[in-house]
Amino acid sequence: MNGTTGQSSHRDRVWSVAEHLDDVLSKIHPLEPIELQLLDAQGCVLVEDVTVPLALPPFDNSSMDGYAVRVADVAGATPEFPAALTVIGDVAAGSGEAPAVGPGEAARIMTGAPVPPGADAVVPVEWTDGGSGQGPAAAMRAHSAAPQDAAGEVRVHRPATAGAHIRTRGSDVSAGESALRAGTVLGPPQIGLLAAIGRGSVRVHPRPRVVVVSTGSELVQPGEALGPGQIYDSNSFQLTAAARDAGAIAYRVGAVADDAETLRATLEDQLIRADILVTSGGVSVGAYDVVKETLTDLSAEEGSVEFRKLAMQPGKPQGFGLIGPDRTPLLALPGNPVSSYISFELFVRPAIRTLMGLPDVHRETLRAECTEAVTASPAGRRQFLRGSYDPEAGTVTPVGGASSHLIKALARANALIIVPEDTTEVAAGSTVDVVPLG
Ligand SMILES: Nc1nc2c(c(=O)[nH]1)N[C@H]1C(S)=C(S)[C@@H](COP(=O)(O)OP(=O)(O)OC[C@H]3O[C@@H](n4cnc5c(N)ncnc54)[C@H](O)[C@@H]3O)O[C@H]1N2
Ligand code: MOO
Repeated sequence: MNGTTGQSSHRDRVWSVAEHLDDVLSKIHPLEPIELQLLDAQGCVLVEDVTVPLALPPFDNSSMDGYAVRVADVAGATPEFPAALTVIGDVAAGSGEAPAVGPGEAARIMTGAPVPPGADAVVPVEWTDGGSGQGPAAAMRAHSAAPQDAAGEVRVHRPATAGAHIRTRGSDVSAGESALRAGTVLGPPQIGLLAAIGRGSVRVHPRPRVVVVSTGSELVQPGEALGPGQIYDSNSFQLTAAARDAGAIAYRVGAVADDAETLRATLEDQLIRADILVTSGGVSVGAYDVVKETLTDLSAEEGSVEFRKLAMQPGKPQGFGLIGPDRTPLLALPGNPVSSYISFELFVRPAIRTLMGLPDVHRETLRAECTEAVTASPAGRRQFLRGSYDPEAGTVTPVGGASSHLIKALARANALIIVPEDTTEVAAGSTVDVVPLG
C-alpha cells in the first residue's frame, strides 16, 4: 500500500454515529469549577458538599397570624365561655425582642415572628374576637389603622394544645446536616435552600461559552434585503438558540463569507471567549467549502480538526477537533439547516452537557408506533426523520420528507424518528425509536 492509498482509505472511512460521538465526548471534560453567585449558578452542577451552618427555622416561630398564649389559660375555652386575656403587645416577623407572656396574658403575633417567652401555643386570630369584644374575627386590622388592637383584651374561643401553630427551631433542618451533595443540579428549590441557609455563592461547573459561526457567501442577515442567489442565515440563529437551550452561554457570530483568511481570523478572535466552537457549512466536497479548507492541515501549534463522513442522514459530513492554545473543541457541522440542527442535537448538545458536568448528557429515546410507512431509508445510514410525537397515544407521525433543507417541517416537529442503519423501510404501525425534542 502506498501513501496515497493509505490516505484515501483513511479519508473514506465511514464513522458510525456512536463512534463520532464517543470520539467527541472522549476529548471533552467538565469545565474547571468556579464560585458563582446563586442565580448565576442556576442549572449548574454543584461541586462541593454543602452543610447546613444553622438550624432552620433558626428560632421557634408562629405559623399563623394570631395570639401567643399559655395553654393553661385557654383550657376549656368556648365561644360561650371564652378565655379573656390581656394583650401585652405585638410580635411582628423580624422582631428581635419579644415581650414575656405571663399568666392571663397574650401577645399578638404574626406568621414567622418568634414565639415570645412564656407562651407555649399560638391561637389563630380566627379562634378569637380579635380584641373587638364581638364575635369571631376574620382577620386582624392593620396596625396603622387600629394601633389599639396591640393592647386591650382578647377573647379566645377555643383551647390549644402545647406547641400548636409553632414551628420549632430545627424542624426543617438541623445545623451540621448535609444540605446538598456535590453533583446536585441546582434548580429553583436547591437555589432556595442555599439562600435559606445563608449561602450567597457556591462552587459549580460553569455554563460553557459556545460561539456559533456560520459560513457562506450566500448568507444575509434576517431583516436585510436579499440579492440574487442569496438566502437568510438561519443556522446561526437556530444553533445559538439550541446552545442556550442546552444550558450554554451562547454567542452568535454573524455569517462569515467563504474566504479562508476571514474565517481563520474570525476563529482566532473568537477563541478568547469560547469553551466550544460550532461552525455551520463548508464541510462537504465543494470548491468553496471554507471550513474544511481553513481547518484541514493546521500546524501542530494551531491544533487539529478531522473531517469525516458519518453513516447518518442527514448530517453525513462532519468535522471535529481541538484548536488554539487551549485546545478548544470545535465541531464543524454541515450547512443544510436540518443537518446542522440534527448534528447539534446528536453531538454538540451532549458536549455542552459534558462540559457542565451534568449527569444526563443525552436526550431520552422512547419507543412509539409510527402511524405512516417510511420508504427508502438509505441502507447503511442511520436516518433521522422529523416527527410529531403524541405521548398520550404513544404514536409518532413523520413530518415532511427526509431532505435536509425542509426548515418548516423541522419547526413543526417535536421529535426525531430514528430509522436504523440496516432498515430501509418501516411499515405503518410498526414500532420505532423516537427522541422527543424540547
Ligand atoms: N458532491 C457532493 N455534494 C454534497 C455532498 C456530497 O457528499 N457530495 N454532501 C451533501 C450533504 S449530505 C450535505 S449535508 C451538504 C453539506 O454541505 P456544507 O456543510 O459544505 O454546507 P454548504 O455547502 O455551506 O451549505 C449547504 C446548504 O445549506 C445552506 N446553508 C448553509 N449555511 C446556512 C445558514 N447559515 N443558514 C441557512 N442555510 C444555510 C446552503 O445555502 C446550502 O444550500 O453538502 C451536500 N453536498
Ligand atoms: O447529510 Mo446531508 O447532512 O443529508 O444533508
